[in-house]
Amino acid sequence: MTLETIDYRANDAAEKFVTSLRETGFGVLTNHPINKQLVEEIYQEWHQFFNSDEKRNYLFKPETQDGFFPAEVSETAKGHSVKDIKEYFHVYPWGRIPETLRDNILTYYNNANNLAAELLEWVEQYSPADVKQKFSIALPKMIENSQKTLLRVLHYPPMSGDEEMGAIRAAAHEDINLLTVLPAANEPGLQVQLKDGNWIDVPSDFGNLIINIGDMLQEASGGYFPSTSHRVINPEGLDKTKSRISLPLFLHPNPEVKLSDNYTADSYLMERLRELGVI
Ligand SMILES: O=C(O)CCC(=O)C(=O)O
Ligand SMILES: [Fe+2]
Repeated sequence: MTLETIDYRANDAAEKFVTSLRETGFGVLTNHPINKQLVEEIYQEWHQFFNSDEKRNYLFKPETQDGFFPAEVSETAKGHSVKDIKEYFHVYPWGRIPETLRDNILTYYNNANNLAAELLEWVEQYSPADVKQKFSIALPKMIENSQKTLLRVLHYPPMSGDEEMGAIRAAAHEDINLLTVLPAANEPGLQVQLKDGNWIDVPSDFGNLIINIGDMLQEASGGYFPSTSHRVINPEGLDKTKSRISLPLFLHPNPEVKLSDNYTADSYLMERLRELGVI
């Protein structure tokens, strides 16, 4: 089984996309409106930023969670004991952003958010009636003007050979948020776990846009849309010497949005962050 790549401009794109999300937790789009040139520039300029000491001036603030997260404090996925081999920067429009990187990254943030609202409309449109009626408000409305939506610029450094035993670039995990929008990275490695337990590569040709379901949409849909495990495996051979940059946009509803009988977006997020030990 492979993940099918869906042409965003095809007549049946919305239906195919939502079927793919329902079956695998992932949908991969080509021919979409996100500008490749912009993504390419962002990869290049942030690669330089991660290779400079300037990043240390932006050390993340624990209270607000914006800024640079060095490899030493990087995440340990839920249920794992070894840290991921990565460093990253959390971009929020209200947060600190290096001045020279600001315009491009905020343009991307806005464009990706606009597309995400449309994709959430697709999800809603092709949800069965009993699922649709679980949504407390329309899905695109949940993320409208949300201050919580987070753009993470990730840098997976070249492999040094001194990595901790068993460490990989990103250990298997599920995303916490509603939906994640991710342009294919500049290097391969992203895999998703299918229902049968097998891991397959997510088609990561440069220019593909990868969308995956997070736990919040799983919760809000009563499990109809699955938040599936994914990971980033380590490179082999010559690729070991290369950095990998990726750019997931984690769509977070406004805090007061009711996800289910049990949770608002805020109470859900707090519970998960507490579990992760980051708050
Ligand atoms: O780097 C990638 O391709 C995926 C990253 C990811 O899954 C995450 O940060 O949640
Ligand atoms: Fe993820």
